[in-house]
Amino acid sequence: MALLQGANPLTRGPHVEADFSPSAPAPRLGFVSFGASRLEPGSGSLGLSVGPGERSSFPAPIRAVNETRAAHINGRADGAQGENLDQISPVGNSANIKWHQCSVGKLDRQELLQQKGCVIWITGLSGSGKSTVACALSRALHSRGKLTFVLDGDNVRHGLNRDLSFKAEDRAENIRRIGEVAKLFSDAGVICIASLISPYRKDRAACRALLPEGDFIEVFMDVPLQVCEARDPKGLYKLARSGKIKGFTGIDDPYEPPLDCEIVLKQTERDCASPCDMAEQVISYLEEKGYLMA
Ligand SMILES: Nc1ncnc2c1ncn2[C@@H]1O[C@H](COP(=O)(O)OS(=O)(=O)O)[C@@H](OP(=O)(O)O)[C@H]1O
Ligand SMILES: Nc1ncnc2c1ncn2[C@@H]1O[C@H](COP(=O)(O)OP(=O)(O)O)[C@@H](O)[C@H]1O
Repeated sequence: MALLQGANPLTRGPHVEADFSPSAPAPRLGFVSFGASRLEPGSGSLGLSVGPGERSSFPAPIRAVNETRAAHINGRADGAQGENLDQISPVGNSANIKWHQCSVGKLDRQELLQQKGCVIWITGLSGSGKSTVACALSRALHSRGKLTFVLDGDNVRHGLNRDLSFKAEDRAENIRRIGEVAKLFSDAGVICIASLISPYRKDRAACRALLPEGDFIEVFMDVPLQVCEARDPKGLYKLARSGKIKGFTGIDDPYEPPLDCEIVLKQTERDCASPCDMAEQVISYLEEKGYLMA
């Protein structure tokens, strides 16, 4: 039984010219689609919307703090959303803590690096080409003098997340931690490329909600399960089909495709762009949105 939940509306309809404006309906350019941002001022109780079908898993007070932290890091230390970070307060399970602000901020670092920090979040099935496109993108940006860092799910599970399994709550924690680390890289002014299956919409939405509007760029590797399974570079699908791995994404654990992401990189059995071409498609988006300049 294949578990691919939900439909991806970006893969339907005729091809149109690319339009990067925030109000544009998700247009398509060849095999890449650029969708509109989903953070809309005034929507939701905290002015935060995470898109249709995607709800932040953070309780509201923590989201408020995170929004305010995002405002700080962007040089708007104005206590946005009514929060006063100059006071000692409880955050999560930590009582009596206070945000410490540094005189060197994100804008200073971006000026130094001549780029804007952001998170490119690559999601898709095992074998869909996430790691390959992440590295191709990192290489292409590096050759243009842009500082990137790749957070690959497999690699992070070798260290920071080595205590986590593949059960749903551990995947959620894996994604939450990588989202927080990616946010730190973004605050550092780095173009952070996170490449992990991240199968559940609500976990991806929670990572999106950590960042200022526009800075979370979700890239969906839209590759049919049959193509991923035919590739099976690690032999894991074979093990999953034979029951030797339980809870494998797409086989007996769900994958929820994005409903409204920024970029779709589509591959089929017959049409498969090269990793370099896909990287260039992401770079076009970054250029258009101004992330490759301070
Ligand atoms: N049960 C199960 N389901 C899916 N994948 C599995 C599983 N067990 C091991 N692997 C291997 O672990 C890699 C996925 O790790 P991630 O951290 O990206 O997964 S997740 O985001 O927490 O779902 C994934 O790597 P990629 O193939 O690069 O995606 C697999 O090689
Ligand atoms: N654009 C592509 N065209 C053809 N094969 C690809 C492409 N991207 C990746 N692959 C191949 O697919 C397999 C899985 O790629 P990988 O990047 O490891 O996927 P993931 O990180 O999603 O598991 C590898 O054997 C890789 O060489």
